[in-house]
Amino acid sequence: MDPIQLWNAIKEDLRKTTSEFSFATFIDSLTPVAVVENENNTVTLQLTSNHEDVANEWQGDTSSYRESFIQSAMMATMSLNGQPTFVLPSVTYIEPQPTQLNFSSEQATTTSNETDDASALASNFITKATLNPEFRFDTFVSSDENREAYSVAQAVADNPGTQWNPLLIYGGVGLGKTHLMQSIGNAVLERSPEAKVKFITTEDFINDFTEALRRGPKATEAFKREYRSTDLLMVDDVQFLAGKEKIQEEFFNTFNAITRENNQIVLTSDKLPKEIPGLEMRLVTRFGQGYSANITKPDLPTRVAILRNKSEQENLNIPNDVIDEIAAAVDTNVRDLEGVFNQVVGKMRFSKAPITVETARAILETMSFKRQRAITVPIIQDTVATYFDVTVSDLNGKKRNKEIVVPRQIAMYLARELTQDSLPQIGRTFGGKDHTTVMHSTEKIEKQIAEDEQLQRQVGEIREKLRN
Ligand SMILES: Nc1ncnc2c1ncn2[C@@H]1O[C@H](COP(=O)(O)OP(=O)(O)OP(=O)(O)O)[C@@H](O)[C@H]1O
Repeated sequence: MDPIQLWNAIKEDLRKTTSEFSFATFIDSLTPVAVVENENNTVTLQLTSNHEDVANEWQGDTSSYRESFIQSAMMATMSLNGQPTFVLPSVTYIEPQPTQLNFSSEQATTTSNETDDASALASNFITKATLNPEFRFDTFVSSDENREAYSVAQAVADNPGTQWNPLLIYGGVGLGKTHLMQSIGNAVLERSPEAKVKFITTEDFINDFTEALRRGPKATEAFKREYRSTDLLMVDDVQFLAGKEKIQEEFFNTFNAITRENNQIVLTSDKLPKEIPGLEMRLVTRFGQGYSANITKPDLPTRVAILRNKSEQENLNIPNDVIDEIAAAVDTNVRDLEGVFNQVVGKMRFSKAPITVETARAILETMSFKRQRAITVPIIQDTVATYFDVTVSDLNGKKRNKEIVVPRQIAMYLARELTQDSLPQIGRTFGGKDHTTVMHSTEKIEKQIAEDEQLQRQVGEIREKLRN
């Protein structure tokens, strides 16, 4: 039985029976891994999700009632007596939140030593997220897009609390910021197992502090001791501090206490602190006082290298053409790349069939990834020439009449916008023109587009044609 087909049918039923919100949040982001036929005439549908939050939700205590929806839909659509199970996706690494113990102040006052008392209190409610052992420097593929961040992270791991403090790693979602940050933690712990290393998300920090305040002064004191006494504090996604004044104040104090002792702080964020609206200036300056390293989207060769590396590490024999197909289609971020890869591996494992480019394509389509056609200067020239009913030789030639000059300038403008080619490279492709001609044409169209609606529409239509 094809898991994709089965899941699509079930989804159609669930779309009618669940609210739009629940469908979008909990159902639509799931992907089928396999259908296992059991001995007792039941089937198990294995599902997974690349979204960490959704995955955590499905692993949590409240998931069973949602699972029963899927079970009913399996019965209704396919007359299948089935059991959905959730396959842990490889992106879910953070340990579930610790069980909240019932703390009472009477209990705490029975401990004599104040520090022990504070530690005992802290352990009752403070998040103990552990490091993912797979997030190490040797499992991280270093490339142009992350080399600076990789090198400075290694320097911090070698000499924490010295020069680069805090280290801030920033960039878009799923690009490896957490991986790199935790690599520092794992490296420090490997060298000094007794070091007090703490990794948390900003949300953990907020929750812990709010809970400490709710529990009263002793818990608040325990919170401060716990956080401020770390040798290495790693906080993920500090952009979520935005707009939370009281939390920012506590964070500021925690930050100062740790750096004053020459202990190390590592932060990640989706953007530079000065670009985070609602982040107080004193934090903006503190966060920027060490080193800020950017990670950007991986290009095609890096994506291929990441998948090859993963395939090797997991001893999988994924053919190169399959890897190339996935890498070419998934250009959003590494998390998505891994999501498709895991799906392919799941398919290979559960269907016990060798994986081919065709299977990979089918999976990519189900997951809404389409191989992007690379836009090159010749493709742009061809599209522009057809649009204006002129020839590519006209564009590359020397004719100065308006009917040719405008399409030529538009083609140069789009070549600048849609390709990585330099001005001289573009000039060469246009029949050996000088780079200043390309620059002049680009600037001219840029200026005119703002005033001329017809030109704006024409450029828009050509851009559309190129992207489809
Ligand atoms: N260069 C890389 N080499 C190997 N694996 C990578 C690389 N970059 C990212 N990954 C993998 O991609 C996944 C997503 O990375 P990570 O969680 O570190 O992203 P992030 O930037 O912290 O995302 P977010 O902003 O959503 O928290 C992880 O499984 C990570 O191991």
